[in-house]
Amino acid sequence: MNPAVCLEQVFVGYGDRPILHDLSFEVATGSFFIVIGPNSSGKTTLAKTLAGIIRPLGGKVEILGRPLASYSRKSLARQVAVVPQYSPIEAPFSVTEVVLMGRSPHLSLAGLETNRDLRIAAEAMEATNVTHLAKRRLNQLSGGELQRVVIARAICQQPQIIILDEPTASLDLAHQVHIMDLMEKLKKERGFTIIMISHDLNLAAMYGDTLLLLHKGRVASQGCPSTVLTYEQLEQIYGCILLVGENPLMHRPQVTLVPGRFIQENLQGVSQIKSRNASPFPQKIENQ
Ligand SMILES: Nc1ncnc2c1ncn2[C@@H]1O[C@H](COP(=O)(O)OP(=O)(O)OP(=O)(O)O)[C@@H](O)[C@H]1O
Repeated sequence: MNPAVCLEQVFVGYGDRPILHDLSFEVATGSFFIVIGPNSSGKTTLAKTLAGIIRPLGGKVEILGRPLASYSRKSLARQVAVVPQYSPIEAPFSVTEVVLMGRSPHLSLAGLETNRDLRIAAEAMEATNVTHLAKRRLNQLSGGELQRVVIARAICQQPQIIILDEPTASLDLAHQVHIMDLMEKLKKERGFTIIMISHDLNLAAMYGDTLLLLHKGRVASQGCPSTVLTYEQLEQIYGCILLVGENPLMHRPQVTLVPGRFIQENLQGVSQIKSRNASPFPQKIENQ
């Protein structure tokens, strides 16, 4: 089976300023692939490249075994749906109208929605818990509601690949786990490939099959959560002290921030953290 996404020696920039350097990696079809990395490391630039919004300066990008450049805008939209980091809220459309826009790559030239399109939109709204907002205008929604509507539109598009740029950033805890579970379900039941950008290393650890750690526009590490989320690697790249233990619910890493106050007041505590971190993963961290 072709990988969902394949990059070979890809360079991307704005104007002549390169941002992504020599990226080569594959995203397995049907996997949950999560891109992490500090601010400005190039995560959104990568998402825009995969979505066909930015053209690479060099290298090869393939989507489902075909060069990205060979797709028309409409044919790419049948395969790839994008949930951007920021969505315009001034649009005068209702929630239902916005979700139905997800059907546009599938409509005939006449552009008329069928009962099937309406049913798919209703299911997507149900799945993202926005049915009760159906008649509201976008500018009458909270940040979290808007985010769920944009996710509903992506699901309504029925793509092979969904790219989400920090989809949980404005969601409360219940909606975070709901959206992550929904993506996992779409992966398992419909074979979707999920590519997600996230700053939440613990969500990435719990849901990601593969993580890609970007640093200054280059791949710093790639692999399963326990390969990528080591304290040595994370401290070096993020530039702060971290406690990396084991999630008590599952055999995956759990990253805890260490407040500056703790470091200042308790230098011995820092060396304790270091010795705990240095233990081979996975090892249970005992409460004090
Ligand atoms: N349209 C643009 N024109 C010029 N430079 C840009 C543009 N968009 C982003 N950049 C620059 O590209 C670099 C990478 O930005 P990008 O948004 O891809 O990073 P990111 O990893 O998604 O960051 P964050 O975690 O802060 O959202 C940054 O230095 C940013 O200033």
